[in-house]
Amino acid sequence: MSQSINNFIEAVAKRNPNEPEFMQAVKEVAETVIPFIEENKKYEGKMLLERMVEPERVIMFRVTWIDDAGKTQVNRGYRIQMNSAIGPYKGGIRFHPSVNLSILKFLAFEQTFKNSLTTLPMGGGKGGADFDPKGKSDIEIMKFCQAFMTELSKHIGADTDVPAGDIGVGGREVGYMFGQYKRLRNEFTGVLTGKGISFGGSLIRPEATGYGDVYFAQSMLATKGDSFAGKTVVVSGSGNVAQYATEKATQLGGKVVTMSDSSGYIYDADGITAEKLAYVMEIKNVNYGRISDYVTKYPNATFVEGKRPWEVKCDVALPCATQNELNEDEAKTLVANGCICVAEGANMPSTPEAMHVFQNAKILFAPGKASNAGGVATSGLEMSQNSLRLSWTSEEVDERLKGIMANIHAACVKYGSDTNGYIDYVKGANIAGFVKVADAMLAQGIV
Ligand SMILES: NC(=O)C1=CN([C@@H]2O[C@H](COP(=O)(O)OP(=O)(O)OC[C@H]3O[C@@H](n4cnc5c(N)ncnc54)[C@H](O)[C@@H]3O)[C@@H](O)[C@H]2O)C=CC1
Ligand SMILES: O=C(O)CCC(=O)C(=O)O
Repeated sequence: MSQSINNFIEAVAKRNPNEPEFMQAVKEVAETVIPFIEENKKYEGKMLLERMVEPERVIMFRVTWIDDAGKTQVNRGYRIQMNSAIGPYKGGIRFHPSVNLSILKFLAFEQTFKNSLTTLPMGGGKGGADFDPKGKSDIEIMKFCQAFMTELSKHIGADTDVPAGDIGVGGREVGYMFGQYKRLRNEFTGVLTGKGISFGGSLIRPEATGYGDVYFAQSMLATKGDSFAGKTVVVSGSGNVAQYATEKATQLGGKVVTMSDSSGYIYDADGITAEKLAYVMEIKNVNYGRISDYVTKYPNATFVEGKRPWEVKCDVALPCATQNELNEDEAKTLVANGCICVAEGANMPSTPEAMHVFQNAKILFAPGKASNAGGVATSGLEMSQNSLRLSWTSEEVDERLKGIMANIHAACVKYGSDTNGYIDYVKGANIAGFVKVADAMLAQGIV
């Protein structure tokens, strides 16, 4: 690593102690973007990356609410307003007990580059709370969402900052937060995306991240003259992204054999068909249950407790659960088992060591900021529809999503191809994402 990269990382680490996930994301970007800055005088000496790693604003707040037993509960809420150079802050809200400043800053930093890649006018943001939705009643979820929005509403707006869902926040939670915002502000605006269809949501937004991930993988496979047809696919997670990645990979002729949650994974050698996926959706979206329930209905499948699915032989891997869920040894196993393509549906699911294994093996590897950008891109389309007070059809939104994913792929190829034809999608995504934000920052002066 060059001295300038080392110096940069050391300075950021000193300023942000105890933030390992944030530093992991910063390091990955610095390693590819600093050499690009040094080769392009227009960007040199302008402190652009130094400014990008410093959030424009961090909001931390107390969230108090009363549970079903009448006991007062206290949580911590956050919103990271990372970068608004190219549009209003935009990014999801995560409710999970692991949520802390480091995780949300890494997500907001990644989001800035990802949103830039979509080519839509959206800056980077992320938020959440250390609230654990597991085991909570519907009323408790509503009370928490209302308490959270009571404070958050002071800092967001349709032209300022537009949150959406992430882990632990789906259509139900977005609906409760939207209702509370409307009550407090007495305005019906597109302040959140991922809304229900009856109150300004966009068709295809629920599907968009998973579908987009598979469209991106399809473009990657096409560079080798290949496709999903007949491929064995391993998916991790069983939430929003995993469900629709499974659906689209199956529709394109792949056979998805695993899904998982934090308790373990299910392996179904016959493939998770549309009918079986409908049962996963019932387990996860209606009953808020565990993936192990799958084997009670489909006993030919097995549940492997406490393990992740990367030991299962596959052609394509789609990590769709959470950060750092795929380590170096697991990456080696995937490569040794013949995996040819990894497209991240989650944010930063591969550790840096795992990423290097994929890159050294020269298999197709896409970082989440490129391959999972379909979700936020479709949120951008929801914002456009809200502004126009129009609703587009599923076909229209899906076509736009496909076009956006193809353009992101092309941008990665443009900035990530080496002289031997190998496409470094990490480098490509980081540089392409950087350029648009950097140009806007340069044009707007030192602000
Ligand atoms: N929902 C969206 O539109 C987008 C989501 N993402 C990312 O995709 C990933 C999944 O998010 P969603 O599907 O929306 O969330 P979700 O809440 O619907 O599902 C999360 C899934 O991850 C699993 N999970 C969570 N923590 C885990 C752990 N420690 N070990 C194993 N599994 C774990 C859960 O069991 C669940 O299956 C996250 O990294 C998120 O940031 C990225 C882009 C957009
Ligand atoms: O749709 C959005 O605004 C947020 C999506 C998101 O959180 C992500 O891309 O990680």
